[in-house]
Amino acid sequence: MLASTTKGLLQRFLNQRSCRREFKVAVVGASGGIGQPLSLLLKQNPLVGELSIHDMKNIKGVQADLSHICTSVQTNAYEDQELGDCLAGADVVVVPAGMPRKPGMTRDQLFEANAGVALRVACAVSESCPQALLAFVTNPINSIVPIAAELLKSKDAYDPRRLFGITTLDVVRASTFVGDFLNLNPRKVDLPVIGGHAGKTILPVFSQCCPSFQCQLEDIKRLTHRIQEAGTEVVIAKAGAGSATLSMAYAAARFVNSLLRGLNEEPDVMECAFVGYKSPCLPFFATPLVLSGKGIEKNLGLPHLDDFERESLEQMLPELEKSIQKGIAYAKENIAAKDEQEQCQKECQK
Ligand SMILES: NC(=O)C1=CN([C@@H]2O[C@H](COP(=O)(O)OP(=O)(O)OC[C@H]3O[C@@H](n4cnc5c(N)ncnc54)[C@H](O)[C@@H]3O)[C@@H](O)[C@H]2O)C=CC1
Ligand SMILES: O=C([O-])CC(=O)C(=O)O
Repeated sequence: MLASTTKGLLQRFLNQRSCRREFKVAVVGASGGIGQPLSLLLKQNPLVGELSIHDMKNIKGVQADLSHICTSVQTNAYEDQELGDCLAGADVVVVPAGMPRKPGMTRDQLFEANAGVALRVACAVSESCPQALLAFVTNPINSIVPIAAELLKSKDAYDPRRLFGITTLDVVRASTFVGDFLNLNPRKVDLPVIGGHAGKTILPVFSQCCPSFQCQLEDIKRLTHRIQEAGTEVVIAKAGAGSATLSMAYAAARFVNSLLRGLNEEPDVMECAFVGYKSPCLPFFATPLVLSGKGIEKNLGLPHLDDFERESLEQMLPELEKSIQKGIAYAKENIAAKDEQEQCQKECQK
């Protein structure tokens, strides 16, 4: 009996292995504080066949270093002007490119520096791998994702099921802080975080915590505030040397792995992310999602909220909407300016 059960399990394991596909993952901004440890983690992922890395600087050194790690993942490096080659045929593109915060800055103050990254990468994706799942780490997430969506729309390449702003770090922090509070293994804590990725737009939904979280409202308020300000906690601790990198690399590697498991048609793969597919409340919103070969299989929508969470949601909406509209307005203006420039160049060539 035991032998036949073991044989069954072994057969299932072998079947799963033989069905497993290997995917091409591209990392844009791979020389950076997040990009390097993220690439290290992806180099160890059995669902990755090819890891294609790009940056504006130092990418050949990162490639030489990674290539000595004895896993079967093939790594290829691309310099600044080679973004299209890096992305060609990618299944997943993850983007930790862009400037991080310094103490005293808000994420929104990164807008001017990083908005162009969203346009550039989304444009290259529309040309080189329009079927890829595109996931941004770049801040401010609340504006960067709407910018990318507008650019993809302008290229007729927008599928809202395939565009994501990565908010996994908020979920990871929520599990960690609640695990500490309850003296539990944080891996056993499942707590959805919805909304956006800046200050009060980050809303952990304690009423849906698993295991259920019974405590004073004051504790919930304190933990909510800590999760909302955790990025700033790291920025202050790093004292000018950047923002979260290692925990973000961990979170992005987890999110990419979930995207790959979805592409591999594993059932019931779930993550929260900031998306524009069937989003509640606003055109873009972070909610729990079911992932599949299509990217988002299903948006699970707003979880049930208690009074405190409903009030917090209402308070965040104007700020989140403003950030979304800021991204959309920037994209429309810049895409129109570029179209005009291209039209002008064509006229001159006549
Ligand atoms: N979504 C989230 O939860 C989090 C987001 N972030 C954001 O991630 C971004 C990256 O942070 P770090 O890695 O610490 O910064 P970093 O400065 O260490 O690295 C950024 C890298 O991007 C590269 N880069 C810039 N523009 C590029 C372009 N157009 N194409 C290719 N590469 C480009 C730079 O050369 C650099 O190597 C920041 O915007 C930061 O705010 C950081 C932590 C958490
Ligand atoms: O706080 C920052 O600037 C980086 C970030 O988004 C985070 O750590 O959540």
